[in-house]
Amino acid sequence: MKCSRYMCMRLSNVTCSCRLTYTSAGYRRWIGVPRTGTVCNIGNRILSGTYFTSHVSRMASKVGSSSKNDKNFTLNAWEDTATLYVHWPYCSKRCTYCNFNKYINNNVDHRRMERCLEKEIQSLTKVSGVKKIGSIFFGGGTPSLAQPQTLQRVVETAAACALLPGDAEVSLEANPTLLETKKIREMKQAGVNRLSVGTQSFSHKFLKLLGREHSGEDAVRCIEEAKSVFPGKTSLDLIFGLPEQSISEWESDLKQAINVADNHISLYQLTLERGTALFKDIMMGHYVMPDDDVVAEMYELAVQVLEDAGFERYEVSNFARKNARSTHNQAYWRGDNYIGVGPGAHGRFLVHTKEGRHREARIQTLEPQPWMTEVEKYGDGTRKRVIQETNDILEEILMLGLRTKEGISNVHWQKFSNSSIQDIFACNEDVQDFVDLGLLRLDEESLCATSKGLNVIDSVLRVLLNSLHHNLQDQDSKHT
Ligand SMILES: C[S@@+](CC[C@H](N)C(=O)[O-])C[C@H]1O[C@@H](n2cnc3c(N)ncnc32)[C@H](O)[C@@H]1O
Ligand SMILES: C[S@@+](CC[C@H](N)C(=O)[O-])C[C@H]1O[C@@H](n2cnc3c(N)ncnc32)[C@H](O)[C@@H]1O
Ligand code: SF4
Repeated sequence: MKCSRYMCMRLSNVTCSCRLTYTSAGYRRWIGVPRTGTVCNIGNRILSGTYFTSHVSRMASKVGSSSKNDKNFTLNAWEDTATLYVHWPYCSKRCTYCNFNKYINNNVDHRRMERCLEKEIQSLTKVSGVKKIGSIFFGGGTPSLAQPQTLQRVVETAAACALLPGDAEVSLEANPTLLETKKIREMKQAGVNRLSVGTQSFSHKFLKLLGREHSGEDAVRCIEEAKSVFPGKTSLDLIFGLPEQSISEWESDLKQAINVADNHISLYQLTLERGTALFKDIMMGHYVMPDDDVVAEMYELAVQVLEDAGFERYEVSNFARKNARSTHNQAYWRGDNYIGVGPGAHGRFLVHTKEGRHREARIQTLEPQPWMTEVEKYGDGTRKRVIQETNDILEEILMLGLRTKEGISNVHWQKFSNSSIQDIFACNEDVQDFVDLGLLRLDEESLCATSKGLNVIDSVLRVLLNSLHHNLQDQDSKHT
């Protein structure tokens, strides 16, 4: 059960063999192209513009071709709306298990970071033509180490570049140290209205093993403070499947979480990341990981305990009650557009070209120093840009959407595809098997996992992604 915290980055499997640098405006560095064909001939066709014509017209007909001066532009048009993700890359200490994009720097140039975040928001909202920002998410790294003035500058910049509704969710992830707990009220003044507390565990033994800087008591204090400042809008992250963790120890963490939680809890199964201190410890035999059945039992126990406490599992890793679902994360899972700013931020949004618009998957330069230099020089620190074929988008929609309670609606699917969800999956033997096993439900309206299906969604997705990929390739070959 891998949590959905890793955006499925199609970028990683782009098979570009060369790094093309463009001199024409807008293409400054490497731009990847989808897997098919050699880069060079597609690269040249991109330069000559022929490639876009065929590709963009197909996309435009699917996603809507409103351009900036489109008369019937409406504020809520899908292609003109995006969420904003802001990556704060600094942490005060390296946890033993984490390989997210973070750097330990106790001498951060806050003003320079602030100016660069502001500039990159301005550049990317311009290049995307986004007219409405649906939500803002400060992630990291440890965004609670950013100064409130920086947070405020980011929110103001977003509001100056696009319409930011007054009730837009502005989330920030906070580590529950004493220092950061004291800043929660200032974060609210800066414009934050939802806080995700990186609790992980309440047990001293596991917080020490994870290399966390806070205690279980600190976490409780932080959550209580957050609930008083952001009532109904406080989330907490818990991690399970830890080395040497027993089911009863996990149950104790769950029960402590429910005693103190507000209305949202995220559960992440520990992913053992190569290159982390914990990975080395496990390889050296200092600790033993729990086996898969125990981890599966931990997850199913958590679903039961949280549902008994009134939480609804609305995504594999995310539980909410009283409608406290995360707006920002749901946008990811629907395959909506999002602009990512800051070192290592990922983005998916439509880019204007002379022929109309195409959708790109982007990653910003990982390292803070080079990222700031690039932003100061070019306006943004985009390091990777891949034009997303319709098939790439459909695979992402399947990958992320099927992890949600509602699954994928046919209406949403047909925003991107001529074929209905039924056309694609009704005659698919694997889907039929999963339906017969009570793991999936498929009808005219949607394809979704049952509660039982969500418990084993990784295995279901592996099979479905494979068959979708082949089905789309067959369709493509029929059309060419
Ligand atoms: C990347 S951290 C950023 C927020 C904040 N710095 C914190 O530590 O809570 C966000 C979440 O990612 C999760 N995470 C990080 N590394 C992970 C791993 N190897 N396996 C599972 N979850 C992980 C943690 O549970 C954490 O709450
Ligand atoms: C693991 S999720 C935790 C969300 C949290 N449980 C909540 O409900 O608000 C957040 C982490 O995922 C990563 N992340 C999310 N969106 C991202 C994006 N667009 N680009 C890069 N990293 C992203 C960041 O490391 C961020 O700290
Ligand atoms: S888990 Fe959070 S605090 Fe720990 S290293 Fe990763 S980003 Fe930093």
